[in-house]
Amino acid sequence: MASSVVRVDLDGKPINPLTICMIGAGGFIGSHLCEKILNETQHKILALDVYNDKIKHLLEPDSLPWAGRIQFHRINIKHDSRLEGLIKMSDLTINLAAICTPADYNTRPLDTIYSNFIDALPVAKYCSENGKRLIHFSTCEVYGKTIGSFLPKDSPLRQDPAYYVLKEDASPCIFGSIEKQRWSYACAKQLIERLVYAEGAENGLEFTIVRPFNWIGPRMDFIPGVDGPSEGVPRVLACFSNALLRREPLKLVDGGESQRTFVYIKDAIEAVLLMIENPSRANGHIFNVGNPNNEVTVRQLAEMMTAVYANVSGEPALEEPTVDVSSKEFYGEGYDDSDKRIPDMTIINRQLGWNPKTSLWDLLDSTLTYQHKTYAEAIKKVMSQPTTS
Ligand SMILES: NC(=O)c1ccc[n+]([C@@H]2O[C@H](COP(=O)([O-])OP(=O)(O)OC[C@H]3O[C@@H](n4cnc5c(N)ncnc54)[C@H](O)[C@@H]3O)[C@@H](O)[C@H]2O)c1
Ligand SMILES: O=c1ccn([C@@H]2O[C@H](COP(=O)(O)OP(=O)(O)O[C@H]3OC[C@@H](O)[C@H](O)[C@H]3O)[C@@H](O)[C@H]2O)c(=O)[nH]1
Repeated sequence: MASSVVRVDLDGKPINPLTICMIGAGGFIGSHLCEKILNETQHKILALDVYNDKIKHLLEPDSLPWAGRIQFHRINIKHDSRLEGLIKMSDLTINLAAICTPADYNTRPLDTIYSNFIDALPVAKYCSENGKRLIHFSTCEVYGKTIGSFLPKDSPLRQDPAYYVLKEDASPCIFGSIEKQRWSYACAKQLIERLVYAEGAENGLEFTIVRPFNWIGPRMDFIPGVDGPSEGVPRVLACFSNALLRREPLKLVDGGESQRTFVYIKDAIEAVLLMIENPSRANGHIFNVGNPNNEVTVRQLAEMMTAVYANVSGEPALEEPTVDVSSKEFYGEGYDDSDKRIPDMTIINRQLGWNPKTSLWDLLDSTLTYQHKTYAEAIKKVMSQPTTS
């Protein structure tokens, strides 16, 4: 529960309670951020989203300790005249709203570009015109591919961090050709970053840009056929969780060779709270937020999740726990991939003193325990129903 002790920032100054307009508050990151703010601070949240299932437990009943500090507004920011008023009422706007599942980037590129660029434009504009601070959520995908991926496979330079570590103020953004529509998302996010940055440079907008590197944990995405469409393709954590719950092999796209670093959502949210409460250290910066120590190939992730889930569920793993699929079969035409994603942590360390804590094994253990508790029974029910054809 929020303590009555006065909170101080990293420079020892008292933090005044803020009103925060959080757009996309009903999503995975938003739900964890709302929980953290309500539990540990006195800030108020105007929570905007088209859905509120993931924050229902925070909204009802009125007797909750934070009653009155969170207000849900069911708003689609594409077309709702209330948006500007809500931004004006707040000290800070945090924009999380986006289409951000890779299965959509090449199959719904227009929706992806509109959601990540066009719909985010008025938010930046209203903040700038009304002198309000903005924390905008971008992505590690703006880096695209590493420079090293263009070197010959046996080049020793591939081992040199200069060719793969991703630095906010130095690394280039390297995307595939236009036919590779996978990059529609990364490109739209890059352009809105540039616009927010330019609003800062030309009109004095106080902004912070966050580049999350594969944040994972409970409430991420949906389990197809249980709390999302049966044909839907969520991000890898939910795809693999779904297969484990159904005792089906985990699908490895193009051999599962791509590498990712995964950070526990609860570690990452600590970084966001530091940005919220330390504007003088966070304004004008772009921050990588990830865990460089948790790097695996997607194949290794599948193996680790299989081992962790066997512990959690008490059921032995399948004899053949994975199966290879081509990206064309899995995502369709126009898919492409980031080869490797290691965040450089210099800037976030220097400005906010933040470091991730949780190992990949530990974060998978708590996340898969949650998945098992939340979905195992529901999956059994769904699987016992006769299929209609
Ligand atoms: N989770 C990650 O690892 C990750 C990585 C990189 C970037 N990001 C970025 O962080 C942000 C949040 O990601 P998330 O993982 O919580 O995704 P999410 O899909 O769980 O949350 C996004 C929320 O935005 C809402 N939303 C979308 N369009 C809207 C609109 N027009 N009006 C109102 N609400 C709308 C959705 O309903 C959803 O609840 C996104 O901008 C995403 O690009 C996330
Ligand atoms: O079932 C699956 C799902 C995914 N994958 C692979 O697993 C890797 C990770 O896939 P994810 O779905 O988590 O998405 P990505 O890491 O590629 O992109 C994500 O990165 C950061 C955010 O901006 C977005 O949330 C999303 O674009 C990819 O290489 C993908 O091809 C599988 O091999 N099998």
